[in-house]
Amino acid sequence: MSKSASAHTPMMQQYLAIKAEHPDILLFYRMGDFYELFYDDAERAADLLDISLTQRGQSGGRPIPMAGVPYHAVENYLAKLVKLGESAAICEQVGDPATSKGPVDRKVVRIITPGTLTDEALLDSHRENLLVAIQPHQNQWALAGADISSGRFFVALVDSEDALNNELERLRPAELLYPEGLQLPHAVRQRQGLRKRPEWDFDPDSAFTALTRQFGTHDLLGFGMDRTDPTLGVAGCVLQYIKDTQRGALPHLRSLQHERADDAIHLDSSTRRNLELTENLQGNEQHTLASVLDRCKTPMGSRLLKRWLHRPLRQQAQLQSRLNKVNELIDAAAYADIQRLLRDIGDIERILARVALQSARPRDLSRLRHALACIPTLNQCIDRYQLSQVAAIQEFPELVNLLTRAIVENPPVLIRDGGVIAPGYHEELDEYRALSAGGTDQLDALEQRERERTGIQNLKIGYNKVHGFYIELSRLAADRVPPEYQRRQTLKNAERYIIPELKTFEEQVLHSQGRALAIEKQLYQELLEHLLEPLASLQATAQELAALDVFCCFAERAVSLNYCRPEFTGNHEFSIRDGRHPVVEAFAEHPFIANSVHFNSQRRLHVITGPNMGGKSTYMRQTALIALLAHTGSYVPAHSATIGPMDRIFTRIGAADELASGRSTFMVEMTETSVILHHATEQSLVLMDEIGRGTSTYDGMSLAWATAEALSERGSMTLFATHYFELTQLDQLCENTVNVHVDATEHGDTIAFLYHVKDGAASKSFGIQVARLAGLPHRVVARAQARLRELEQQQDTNPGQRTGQTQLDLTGENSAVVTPEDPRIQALDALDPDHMSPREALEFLYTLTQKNKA
Ligand SMILES: Nc1ncnc2c1ncn2[C@@H]1O[C@H](COP(=O)(O)OP(=O)(O)OP(=O)(O)O)[C@@H](O)[C@H]1O
Repeated sequence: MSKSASAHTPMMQQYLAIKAEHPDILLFYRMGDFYELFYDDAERAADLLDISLTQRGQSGGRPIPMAGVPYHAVENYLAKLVKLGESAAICEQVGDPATSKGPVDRKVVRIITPGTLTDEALLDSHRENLLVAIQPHQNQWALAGADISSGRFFVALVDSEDALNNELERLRPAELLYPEGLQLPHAVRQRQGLRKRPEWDFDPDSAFTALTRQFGTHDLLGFGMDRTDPTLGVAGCVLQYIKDTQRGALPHLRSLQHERADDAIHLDSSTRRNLELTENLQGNEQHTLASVLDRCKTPMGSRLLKRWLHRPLRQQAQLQSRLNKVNELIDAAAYADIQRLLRDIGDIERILARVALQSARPRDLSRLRHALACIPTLNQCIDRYQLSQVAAIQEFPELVNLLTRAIVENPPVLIRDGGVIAPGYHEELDEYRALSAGGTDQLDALEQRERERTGIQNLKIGYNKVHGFYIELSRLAADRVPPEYQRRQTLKNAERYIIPELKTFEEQVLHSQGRALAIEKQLYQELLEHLLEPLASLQATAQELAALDVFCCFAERAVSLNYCRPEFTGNHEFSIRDGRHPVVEAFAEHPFIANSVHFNSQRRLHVITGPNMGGKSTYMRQTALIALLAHTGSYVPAHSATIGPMDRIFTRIGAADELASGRSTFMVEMTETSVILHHATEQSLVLMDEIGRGTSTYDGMSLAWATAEALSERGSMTLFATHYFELTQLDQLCENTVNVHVDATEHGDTIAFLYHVKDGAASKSFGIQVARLAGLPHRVVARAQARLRELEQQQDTNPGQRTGQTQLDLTGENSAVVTPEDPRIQALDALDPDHMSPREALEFLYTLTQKNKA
């Protein structure tokens, strides 16, 4: 768009001037019943929204690419754009077309960006919508986040790029701001909603001034920040961005929370993904922990629950306090009644944010009224059950009274056409309404009078926008028309007239309607402003209600799903008796087999063996999920659970290639293992599922061995599932290591899984049986079985010679090498190459011989 402005039509000049203020985002320019986009914006919008790209005449000597959407459907298109991480500026006609010379005055009235949404239609009610800013600080990263749809505003400082990624994975920001000169780390660059901001938006001094002004404080010490706090710049940037997009005061952002990493159990991003807390590995919400747990009755409760799941707390006192509440709600059997009442509360957290931004709609106010009106009944309920852990909720009788008097029972969606303010609330409004409504009686009387006067029975009074009120007569009656009737319009069978009295009447009605609407709008605005006063206590009440919702949900789930209250202890132990996997249990077709786990000083590393599909992963995941649930304040799926201090949960489970980052499965696995070995402490829970699979058997086994040994030395609470049977020797060498196995039995040629975890190593691997279940071609299964027998025999008849090759003695000096002459390699020729690569087949056979030998 490098044309000189003067070469354009006046309208395009106006467009280009407005566009210049919003170069990076799509500009929706209102023209009649459409929002139009031009030039590059048109091309992008056509792509993103799947709308047709057309042209609009010429300007500056060139055709103008154009794409548009009807104004009444714009919200749907905006929703689609924000989902794609795009932003848009909405430019409306603000001038009066009747008095404008040249194009009507237009102005950007709203800027919509993914991270600053408040509009109900654009938000997912069950998810937080976060705007986050990041900036490196020495070796660390400063991070600030805000959800303007609730007023949450927080900062954090994290230690490394990995920790930053973990935080971003937890927060899932809808929009991510960063300084324009910054080269973003690779993983961050892959995220949606990235937006560069000028360096000066991160200036700590300006940030300090802006933040103290926002909070109305002298300094920021109350929020745990001094003038040198490294998170000042990011917090300032977030605040500035919100101001730029909202273009108004932000009274609901009234404090800043410093989220300290050590307050929460550390979950890295792969653990968060693997445990499928709120999203499963396929990227949707089915079969997740949240899907089993979330029975909240309000969207704000649901959002809080998910936040707790993603940030399990370490402080046992805080957890006990949450558990006490859940406990009491269960013991008093109070939760069901409270949940019934909570259902009526709705999402007042987001309504209050819209009140703060003065964009609340009439129905927001009627819903707020309804919610507040429910609180006394809720308190009576809390009282009736004599709950001591659950405090009464603040009541707002004056507000309920005011809103009841002010707003009609079922207000329309918008204030635009009036009908929102209740009768009896404002005298003058009532008078004007009576005048315009009284007009109808007057009109009927006039019609009747004229009929009688003229003797024309089909005379009637009508109204249209162009001519206003008129008297309509059939053409047949034309000869009886009185002389003072002035003709206005001729139709096929009728004539329309006006008379001075009708004109006066019209003015009076229109005037009263106009006045009534103006008064209504003003009263509505005053009401919104009035609500700002108690905003802080209303917000606090919304938070209490959200938390109460979560506690009731925990109580209901505990009772319905037979969960138990976890015990916390200061000792280094972690014991679960008869634990279950909350999600597998909820969705399995057969009964779930409960299993126990005990970590104490003698049992730190558990080497888990047993057949594929036998339940190893389930056992490990359930251990992590029970630990995590306990640290949110929930009951847990077990007969009992005792939990000592825990700092981190690590999982190295399964792996997908990260082709985008150029890392193979094996590389991902090793990177994750390396992170674990660097950070795991004796308070960490570590789950390792079959590491070392992606390389040669010997490499893999050696790596698995060394990793297990290191974790045992570290004393981390480790569950280590492996198919390398050699690792079952570890219990002889490391005193805190034990073997456990998942049980299975043979049934002829096939296998029955028992899912019981028992002490000791598995006796058999059942690899061939599982392969048969998986539908491996019959010929290959038979061949594998034969080959297995041969290998076993060879080993039995000539143990000395073969030891060096087939048995890997990881404890001693004999390391094994597989040569091309190895008989097993030749045996592979007989295998079906379509179904197994030679390497896979080799490993398959090798694993079988090892396990069956044992
Ligand atoms: N304790 C249990 N009770 C009932 N069913 C279970 C239990 N544990 C596992 N299962 C069922 O068995 C299936 C396989 O379990 P899981 O994935 O844990 O096996 P695995 O031993 O890790 O297998 P692989 O080694 O092939 O990864 C689960 O999807 C579940 O349906």
